[in-house]
Amino acid sequence: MRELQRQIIAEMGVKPSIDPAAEIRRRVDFLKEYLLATGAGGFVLGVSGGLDSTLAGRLAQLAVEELNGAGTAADFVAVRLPYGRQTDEEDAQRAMEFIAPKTSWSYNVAPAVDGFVAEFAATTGESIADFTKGNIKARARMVAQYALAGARNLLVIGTDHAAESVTGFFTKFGDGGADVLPLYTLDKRQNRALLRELNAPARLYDKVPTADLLDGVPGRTDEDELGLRYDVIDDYLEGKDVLVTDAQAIEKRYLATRHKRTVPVSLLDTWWK
Ligand SMILES: Nc1ncnc2c1ncn2[C@@H]1O[C@H](COP(=O)(O)OP(=O)(O)OC[C@H]2O[C@@H]([n+]3cccc(C(=O)O)c3)[C@H](O)[C@@H]2O)[C@@H](O)[C@H]1O
Ligand SMILES: Nc1ncnc2c1ncn2[C@@H]1O[C@H](COP(=O)(O)OP(=O)(O)OP(=O)(O)O)[C@@H](O)[C@H]1O
Ligand SMILES: [Mg+2]
Repeated sequence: MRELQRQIIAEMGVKPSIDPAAEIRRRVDFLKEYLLATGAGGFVLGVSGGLDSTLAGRLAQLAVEELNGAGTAADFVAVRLPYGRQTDEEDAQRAMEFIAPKTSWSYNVAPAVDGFVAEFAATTGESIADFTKGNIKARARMVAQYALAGARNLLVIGTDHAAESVTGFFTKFGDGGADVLPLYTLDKRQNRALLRELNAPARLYDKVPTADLLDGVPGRTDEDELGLRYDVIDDYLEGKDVLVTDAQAIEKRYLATRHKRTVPVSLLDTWWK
């Protein structure tokens, strides 16, 4: 195995193979234990209709149900955060049905995002690039989740996992801004395996991953943007041999996005040198 590959696998905590039922138990227990340790009143999570938030949402709901069953008050707020009307809204509704959250809300981020975009143009005299606007959508979702968390004493669940973390494929302080990460250490196919174990509809765990941040290309697939297939990223994270060009592409992304996986750089840091 490549030396950097070994280091990355250790940093991300990925196992070459998993027992899905045991991983579900471990993550539900983690959510329960952490909530009890903080004294917070529950969790909030944006549910997109994609597979990561479907899985994280179901784990959170199971944790809250178990806590409630043991006599501890706790809530789970699953929140739809569309930018206007999203093209795969039907999948988002199916995800909500599967998660069966204690509380569900819908919070349209379009007025906030459009306000930022209008002020950007007024400030700079330029119209914003679709890509930059996409990151505003992800950050507006973060702000909405923290507004709900602040109002209800909740913790914000993030869906970061090994295949997104290694590639830095998330918006810094957007979907990367969260309090607790129940999917951490899993690669993409392992996320899928947990959802299957939880008896999710196949349509939800077979769904093609999309950040869905662009006005111009709704539903653009992650793999198209990354130029890498998740199967290859997952193989790499499970310690398998992949094409040298693919390994180099993953490592290039890993090294270029280290700043996203740390607190902001100060003059005491040396990791970037
Ligand atoms: N070396 C460095 N040290 C410290 N900070 C550094 C830096 N380089 C850039 N930065 C900062 O980071 C910023 C760039 O990072 P960021 O704003 O995140 O932007 P960026 O990484 O360029 O874009 C986010 C990527 O994540 C993808 N994404 C986002 C959200 C969800 C999902 C999904 O899978 O669903 C995917 C999205 O499609 C896009 O490819 C720069 O503007 C700069 O402020
Ligand atoms: N339209 C949306 N409504 C609510 N939450 C959203 C929306 N888009 C993104 N999010 C939040 O941002 C997170 C990051 O998006 P990401 O696309 O990585 O995950 P996903 O959509 O759940 O799964 P997948 O990666 O398979 O598409 C989501 O897990 C979800 O919490
Ligand atoms: Mg998605």
